[in-house]
Amino acid sequence: MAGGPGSGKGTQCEKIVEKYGYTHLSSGDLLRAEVASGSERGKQLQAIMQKGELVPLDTVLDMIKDAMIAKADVSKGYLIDGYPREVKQGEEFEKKIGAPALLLYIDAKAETMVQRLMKRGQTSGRSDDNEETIKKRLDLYYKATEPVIAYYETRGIVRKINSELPVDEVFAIVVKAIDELK
Ligand SMILES: Nc1nc2c(ncn2[C@@H]2O[C@H](COP(=O)(O)OP(=O)(O)OP(=O)(O)O)[C@@H](O)[C@H]2O)c(=O)[nH]1
Ligand SMILES: Nc1ccn([C@@H]2O[C@H](COP(=O)(O)OP(=O)(O)O)[C@@H](O)[C@H]2O)c(=O)n1
Ligand SMILES: [Mg+2]
Repeated sequence: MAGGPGSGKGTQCEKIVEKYGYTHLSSGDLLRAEVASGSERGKQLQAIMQKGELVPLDTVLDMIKDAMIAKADVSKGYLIDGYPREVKQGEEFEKKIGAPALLLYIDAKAETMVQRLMKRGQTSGRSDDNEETIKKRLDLYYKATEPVIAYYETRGIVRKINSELPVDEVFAIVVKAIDELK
């Protein structure tokens, strides 16, 4: 699943897991868990995330791969949230793990994303939910992540979902896209 910061990826992923039982792996959450552990590596990651930049590709990919392996026996399928963030991340994923079956592209206007993140920032405790970092995350999203969508579009696996609608209406479109796969 791809989409800008605050577009609603986490919200939709939670609903997908509830309905389909897939294993949800959020690259952002995995990174935040490492930060919370207080490790030396976590401290380095925190500094990068605070600036709204991307952490080194291998770090994220190794974390995703380890988390996938840990669930391999029981998983009904994987739902990967917030990855790939740049074309190179997608290419490396395919080399080390495999090709995705579907890319859900959660799409909202920049203005909507900023509003949602500022609101979430009042309670999230996320150090990157502040005006300055949000702006950097958005800039990087348009520069690095949007090309990822074009890359997968050439393979016909992208489903673009308008997330300006209420959560349940967005989810109804998501369900259609997933069920078409089956
Ligand atoms: N109105 C409306 N609000 C939404 C929708 N989806 C998410 N939100 C709100 O927008 C905020 C951001 O949603 P998240 O699901 O955390 O977004 P995300 O894409 O995971 O964001 P990052 O973790 O920053 O990548 C939350 O506070 C949600 O309550 C939606 O479909 N409609
Ligand atoms: N694949 C990824 C995912 C997250 N990240 C980092 O983790 C931060 C939070 O990611 P996230 O997916 O939770 O949130 P958004 O930036 O999408 O709002 C990003 O701003 C990046 O600094 C990364 O570098 N590479
Ligand atoms: Mg999220």
